Amino acid sequence: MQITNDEQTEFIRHESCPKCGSSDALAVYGDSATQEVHHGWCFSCQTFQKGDNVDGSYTNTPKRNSSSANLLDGEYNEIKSRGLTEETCRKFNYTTAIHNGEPVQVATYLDENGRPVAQKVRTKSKKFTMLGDAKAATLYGSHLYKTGKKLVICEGEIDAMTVSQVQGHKWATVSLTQGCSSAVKTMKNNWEFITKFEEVILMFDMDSVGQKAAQEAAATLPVGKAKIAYLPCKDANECLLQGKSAEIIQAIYQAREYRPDGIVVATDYRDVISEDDQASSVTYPYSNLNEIFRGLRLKEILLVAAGSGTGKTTFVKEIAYHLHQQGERVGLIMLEESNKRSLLSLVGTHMNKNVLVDRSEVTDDEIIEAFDDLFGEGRNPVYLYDHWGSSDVDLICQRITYMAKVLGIKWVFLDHISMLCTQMGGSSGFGSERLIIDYAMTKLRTMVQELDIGLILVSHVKRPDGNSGHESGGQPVRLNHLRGSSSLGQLSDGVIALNVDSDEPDSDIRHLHILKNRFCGATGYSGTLRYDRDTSRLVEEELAHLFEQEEDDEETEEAQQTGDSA
Ligand SMILES: Nc1ncnc2c1ncn2[C@@H]1O[C@H](COP(=O)(O)OP(=O)(O)OP(=O)(O)O)[C@@H](O)[C@H]1O
Repeated sequence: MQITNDEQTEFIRHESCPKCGSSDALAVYGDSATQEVHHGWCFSCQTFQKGDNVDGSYTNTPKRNSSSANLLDGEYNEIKSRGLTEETCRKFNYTTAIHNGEPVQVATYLDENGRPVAQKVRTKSKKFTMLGDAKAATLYGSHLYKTGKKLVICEGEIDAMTVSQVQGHKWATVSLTQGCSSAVKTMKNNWEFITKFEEVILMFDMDSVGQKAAQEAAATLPVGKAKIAYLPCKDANECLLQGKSAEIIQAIYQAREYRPDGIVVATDYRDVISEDDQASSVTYPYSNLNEIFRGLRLKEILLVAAGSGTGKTTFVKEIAYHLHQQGERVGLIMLEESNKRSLLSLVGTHMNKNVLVDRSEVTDDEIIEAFDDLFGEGRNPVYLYDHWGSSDVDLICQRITYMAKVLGIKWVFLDHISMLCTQMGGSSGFGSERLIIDYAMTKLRTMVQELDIGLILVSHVKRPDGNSGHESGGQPVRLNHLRGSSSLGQLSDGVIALNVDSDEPDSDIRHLHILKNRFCGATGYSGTLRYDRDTSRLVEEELAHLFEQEEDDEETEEAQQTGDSA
């Protein structure tokens, strides 16, 4: 227990301050019997001054507040540096005193019976000491109120006094006893008092620690009673000092009802309800898909499935190229081919030449030129993941997060999920491919939402029973053919299958079938594509006809010109 009433050092008079010029803010401390001055403390400019600095006439009588011999005696003063009036300090029992030879501010805490039991002592350098019986202390300022409509709870005493002062001491305002680190405990200890109020507004500091504590404290209260206030500055006192008293009051009235994580009320959506976030300006390279899906959307997973070697990679690279041409940020995670091959095929797409297969018609310089035209300086960059043959779900998820958060990528292509999960294999601890895929899909699903990206995912299909597989067009791909787990279909927003033409299994024709369409439900046949072996492009059959027509027209024109000139 600390006995702090030092007979030798007590308040003896007020004087004018030689530092700031205040007429009477300098409290002089020393030996009252001999009038020997030890030191002074200016409550205006908040400076400590040595004994030989202070001199003058007695101007004021010290105002003592403590009834307990174990607690500090202090005096009520305006605290200019905090914008707090003497009236506010007096109301809240907030005094200034000398403790261990140092000027301090003292918040006196009362017990349930209104007796002063503890004091929080604050030095100029913001060191805090608790004197007396802290366990018996009730919320700071709670002795002033019994019940009411609103109760504002702040993190600290100065904020509580601030909030009370700016609203003319209208609404009950108190503070936690030991700051936000023990907010939940303090709430529980003062439960009876707190719950007597109709609504409880938690106005904690706006930093992450304060906001987390506000959520936790709110969760201790009966449903519907807690509200959380949001301030434009770090805390209420900073608002006051920045001339934002009105904003503090506004924050009381606009405090939001606390709801546990994930529970929202319809009215929260009023401001965004009219936004049409279904329509996307980012398109597929294929008109039928645009019509049915109305473009590609962020926060969605699009799954592409087809039989082995039937053009899944070619199809998604067409989409990637098309997005890149629209100025969209694209990231490629192509686990089955090297990055050089992925890039060369994009360059080929750009050149309309099958450079992966036939280099006879293009020079190295032309390839470099096309490369620079696509990815050179000032062009929209494309990022790829150099997997070095090793990858697992967690690693890929980390890379996707980096792509989205740091590189600003909006569209991630992952080819293919089966490879990713096979690579995890026995070392994963999951025991089966299905469980690995379930884990991967759940993670990816959460990620696209949180990172606000679109994920274009490739999946293999399982061999159907019987002889004729998907590769020969014997069976169109169905949702239950997705290889590994039903979560592939369940957790995707859209599923597109590329089916081989059953009448002409060896042709380059592929029919698109939408197997799942969370956007509007429309499924089924959605267009025909044809692979052009010369250009390596996968084009819509109608457009393919047009290209053929154009080529025919050009040839006719050329022939005519040759004829004319001859
Ligand atoms: N519609 C098509 N008709 C004929 N060949 C195609 C067609 N689409 C792509 N190809 C060619 O077939 C080969 C395999 O294509 P791709 O890699 O895109 O298939 P995939 O389904 O991704 O293969 P995998 O099952 O091995 O992952 C490539 O050489 C590609 O150029």
